[in-house]
Amino acid sequence: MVGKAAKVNGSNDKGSSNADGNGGVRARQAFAVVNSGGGAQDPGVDGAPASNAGSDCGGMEFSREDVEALLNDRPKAKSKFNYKERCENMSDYIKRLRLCIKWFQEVEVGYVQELGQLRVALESAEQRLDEIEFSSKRKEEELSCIVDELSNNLAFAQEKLAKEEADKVVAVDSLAKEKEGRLASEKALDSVSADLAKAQEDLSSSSQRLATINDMYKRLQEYNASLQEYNCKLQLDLSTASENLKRSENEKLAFVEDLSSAKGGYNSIQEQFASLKVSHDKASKQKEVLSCEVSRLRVDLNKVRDERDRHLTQTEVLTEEVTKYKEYTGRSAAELGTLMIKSNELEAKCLSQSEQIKVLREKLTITERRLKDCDLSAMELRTESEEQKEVISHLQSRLSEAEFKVVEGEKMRKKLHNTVLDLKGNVRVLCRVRPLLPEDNGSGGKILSYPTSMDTQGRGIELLLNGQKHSFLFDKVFTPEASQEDVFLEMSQLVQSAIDGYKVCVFAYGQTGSGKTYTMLGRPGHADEKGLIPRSLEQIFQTTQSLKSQGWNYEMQGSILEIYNETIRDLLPSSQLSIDSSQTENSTAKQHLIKHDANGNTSVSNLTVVDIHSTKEVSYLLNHAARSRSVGKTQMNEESSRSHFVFALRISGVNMNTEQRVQGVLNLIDLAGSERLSKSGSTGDRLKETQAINKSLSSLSDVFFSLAKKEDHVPFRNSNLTYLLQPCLGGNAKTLMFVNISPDSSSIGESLSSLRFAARVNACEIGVPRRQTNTRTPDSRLSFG
Ligand SMILES: Nc1ncnc2c1ncn2[C@@H]1O[C@H](COP(=O)(O)OP(=O)(O)OP(=O)(O)O)[C@@H](O)[C@H]1O
Repeated sequence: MVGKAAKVNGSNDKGSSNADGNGGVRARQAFAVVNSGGGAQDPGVDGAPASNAGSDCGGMEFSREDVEALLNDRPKAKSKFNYKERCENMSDYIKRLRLCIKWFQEVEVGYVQELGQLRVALESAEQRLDEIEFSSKRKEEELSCIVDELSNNLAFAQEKLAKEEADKVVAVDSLAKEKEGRLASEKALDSVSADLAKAQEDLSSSSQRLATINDMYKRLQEYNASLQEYNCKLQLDLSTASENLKRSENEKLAFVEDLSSAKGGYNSIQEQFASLKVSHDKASKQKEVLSCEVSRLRVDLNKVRDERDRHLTQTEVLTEEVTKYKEYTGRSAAELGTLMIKSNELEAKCLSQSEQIKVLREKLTITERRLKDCDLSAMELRTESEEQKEVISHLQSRLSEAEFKVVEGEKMRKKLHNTVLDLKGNVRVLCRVRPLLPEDNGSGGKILSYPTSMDTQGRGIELLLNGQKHSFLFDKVFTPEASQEDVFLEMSQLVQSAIDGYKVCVFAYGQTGSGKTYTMLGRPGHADEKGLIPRSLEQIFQTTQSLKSQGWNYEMQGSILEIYNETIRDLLPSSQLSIDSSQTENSTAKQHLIKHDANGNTSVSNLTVVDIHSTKEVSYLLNHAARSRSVGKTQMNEESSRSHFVFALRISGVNMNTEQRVQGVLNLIDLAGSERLSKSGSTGDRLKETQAINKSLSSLSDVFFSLAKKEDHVPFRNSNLTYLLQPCLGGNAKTLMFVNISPDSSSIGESLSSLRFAARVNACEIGVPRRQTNTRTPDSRLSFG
């Protein structure tokens, strides 16, 4: 192309679009111009087109702007009076204009040529345009067909779209719902996956536990086998021990019989001895009287003899005088007569005195004979008494022997009795079902049954809940027909243990109204329905009384308290004096703290401890405690069963003969009702109360379990109840738990949970190793509870 500008893309082609509005033309509007600078070249006069002779235009190129600038840039003189300068400028300007015109002409030629070419191109383009128009018409038709089709399609599509939009709305709704559902399910999935993770964790821990349990199970099986062996051995021991016990009981009976017969013989001999002594004394007295009489008679005899001798000498003197007189006959007949009379009197006197002497001699011989007899009988009595003394000493030695044997027998009995109890287990659980009462709410349907197979009879109980049977086995099960005496018989052995110096704990566990208080205290005013506490006290007083003959002297001290909401309340009057008054003292103000000393003795600060001498006193104290409890009941809790009632008795015995000492403890506890939180429907204070009860009851079972597992740490301190009874719950103590059950069908849930609790306690074997070693230090029986 002619004069194609080198600055086609430069900033100066702005104006080219104004020339023809065509980008292609704009490129062709470049001009070659002569440089018009200070030293501008001469563009040539003839002004040839730049394309033909670039030298004519000085090789310059012009754009439209350049040309416009050239036309506008008319030379101006510095002074309008300087014509020369103005002429020079004008000629220069004209030169440049000429060059420009020349260049325009050249460009015009180029344009004309180019126009021709463009016309040819235009024609061909028009042809092509026609062709294109034709084809475009065709295409238009085709397109209109297509458009029709498309509009049809569009209508159809719009319909479809409308439908789809409706569907979409529905789908959006369902999507939203689905989203919600998905979110919920995602949440659920999250929780499920969390649960799953937890479950997997649980699973792994449970499988670990399972493994350890399996391991433990194996070990337990082994232990069980060894226990069974040991049990067989123990059973053998038990049977031999029972035989020994029977034998020693028989021996004891024989001893007691021997002793009583020996005592009888001894008494009759004593009586005989006493009567002999009396007759001996009588005979001695008689002998003394006779001796006195003999000596008196002897004195008399001597007197009479002296008199007789005097009379004889007098008679001799007189006879001599008579012979002298006869010889010397110088005396008168009168004198002779008087002398004769005198001599006759004297002779008569002498005769009577001789007779008197005779009589006295006879008397003397009789008295001497009687004295001899007396001496003989005294001798006999003496020998008899010696014999009796020998018999008595023999009997006394036999008596002391028999008494020693009785003491030994008693010791043996105690040992065997406690061995038998040890073999039964230190924690025993007895179940008692009370009769159905008129005030019971349930339908009264039969929910409890008692299996009758050989090995479960009297020990098994079955509870039917939702068609499922739950079976339990205890040391003994008392049916509703069992009397208070039947129940006490089973417990009386433990009372004997307390007298023998053991620590004994008896609990009554169960829900409210299941018969705990009835079992412990009985029905007031009905002698044949007395409970375990009065019956135990009666047995203790009877036994300690009968043991007095063996030298035993017992003293008893009692205290009664209740634990409500973990607080201890004294239920006895604080001074002995106030026992006799009917006033009830409010002891709630006092603080009672439990203390254990280094010797294992337990005391409760500010607690009243009363000396007990009779069952009457006990019933008075129990009545007082019931009154205090009911005072507390109105102040603090509506139901008595919301607190634990603890009757504690210390039994101290000393044997004067053997100097043996024993100190036993008997704790009888009526526990608070074991209702679950859900059943009690508690809120506020009641909730606190129920939680305190549940805490202390679960602490009690925790203590049993950890004792059974022989753990180093037993959680006695977790509740006041277990802390108070700490010394009475260990391996050396004996524990009996009554689980009281109501047969009412409305209490079935509570009954099941009570039975489960009791079954767990029953599974605890506390003190088995001690039985294995079979050793017991005497000290273990001496500490207070
Ligand atoms: N074996 C039984 N024979 C006859 N009556 C019984 C027997 N056991 C309990 N009862 C009666 O059932 C009722 C509830 O008994 P009791 O008061 O002893 O229950 P509890 O468990 O001590 O209740 P709470 O905890 O409320 O004191 C009482 O009327 C009682 O006389």
